[in-house]
Amino acid sequence: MSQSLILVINCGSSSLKFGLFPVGAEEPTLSGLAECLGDADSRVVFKADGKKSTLAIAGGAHDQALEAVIEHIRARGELDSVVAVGHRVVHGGERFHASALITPEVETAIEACAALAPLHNPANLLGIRVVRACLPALPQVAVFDTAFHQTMPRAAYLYALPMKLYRDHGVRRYGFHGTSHRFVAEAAVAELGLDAADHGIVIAHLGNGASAAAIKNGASVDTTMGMTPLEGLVMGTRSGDVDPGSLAYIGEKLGLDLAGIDKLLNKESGLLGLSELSNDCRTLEEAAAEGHEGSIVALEVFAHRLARHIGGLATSLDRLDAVVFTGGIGENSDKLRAMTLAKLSAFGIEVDAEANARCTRGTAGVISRGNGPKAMVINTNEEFVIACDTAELAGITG
Ligand SMILES: Nc1ncnc2c1ncn2[C@@H]1O[C@H](COP(=O)(O)OP(=O)(O)O)[C@@H](O)[C@H]1O
Ligand SMILES: CC(=O)OP(=O)(O)O
Ligand SMILES: [Mg+2]
Repeated sequence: MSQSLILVINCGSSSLKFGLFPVGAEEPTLSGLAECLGDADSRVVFKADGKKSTLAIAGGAHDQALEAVIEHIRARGELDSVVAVGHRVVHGGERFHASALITPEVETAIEACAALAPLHNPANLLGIRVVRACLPALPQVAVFDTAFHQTMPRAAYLYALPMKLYRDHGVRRYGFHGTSHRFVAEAAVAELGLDAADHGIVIAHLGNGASAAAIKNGASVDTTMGMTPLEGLVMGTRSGDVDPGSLAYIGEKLGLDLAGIDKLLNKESGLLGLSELSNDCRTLEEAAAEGHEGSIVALEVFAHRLARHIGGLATSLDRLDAVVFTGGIGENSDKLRAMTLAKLSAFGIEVDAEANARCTRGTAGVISRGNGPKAMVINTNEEFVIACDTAELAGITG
């Protein structure tokens, strides 16, 4: 019998990422990405053994992409080795404090949270349903972005809105990227030799979506994202924090209804909106180096907001041992890390410029010197966490 495999699925709002993990392995033997924009000539890009191949998907939506992924695994002769499927589910509300084996009751609960994450949960549910239709015998597990942040105290998770909104409608801060924050927090404690029961860390997960979290003794005690993944830091196309008082004014000036404002804040803002060029940090760094003013401003605002939030999050800790950068931008952009850390000198953090410049494209490690809090880069691995939780909850030992 060949080695048991766990299929990890991350159905995002407009893309599908997957990985096929031998039980216990940190890296997938097969992975891929599909843009699910619904146009006829979308592609799934597969990566195996360092080689890339692409496959057209008719219709280019999540369900076609996922069926194409399953067919591709079948064609490789590996489908019979897949023993369980793990899904990233973005919103688990207050119901889920940990990952869960998917039962009809759990699925109903995920559906109930869809109103809180309308861009993410419906795609996550579609993934679960397509897998059930194609592979009905396999156990499926949901790994929630929100679960790790359920340890936040009420002072951190409540908005100063009428309490009735929380009681009757679940309006509160939930936080996201918990799977990444959980993995990176454990790795930081191990790599820095911190006491598992006595530490304080701030993690900045900077990808297309971005959030920072304060971790005290292994638990999340505050984070920058809120009821939805829009609050907090500047992101690729999301605004992060905006004065709620400005929204009626913007709506009136631009003739936008609430759906229009939602689109403006989620899709047209952030690095893209500020730079008027791109949501991609690499493109902005190249343009900034050539003097493109919009890109320079976008990076400045990104670093300012990030440093300000890191400082704020530190107030939930007894002590700041480390600031950790992760995600595509956090792991690769020495420029944004340097710009951010330069604003945190009040905390006694001293950047080691050479070590910072070395950390890119897979190289990670400590990027500070001196006796102050450490700054460091850790490569996140959300898919590995999903594979581990899936194996555990499905009772698979390897
Ligand atoms: N070498 C690099 N330098 C600067 N930014 C980078 C580099 N490589 C990737 N990025 C940035 O990382 C971001 C994507 O992060 P990632 O974590 O992959 O996103 P997602 O949230 O989709 O998982 C993009 O803004 C991209 O430009
Ligand atoms: C919750 C969230 O923002 O996720 P992503 O970074 O994948 O968009
Ligand atoms: Mg990511």
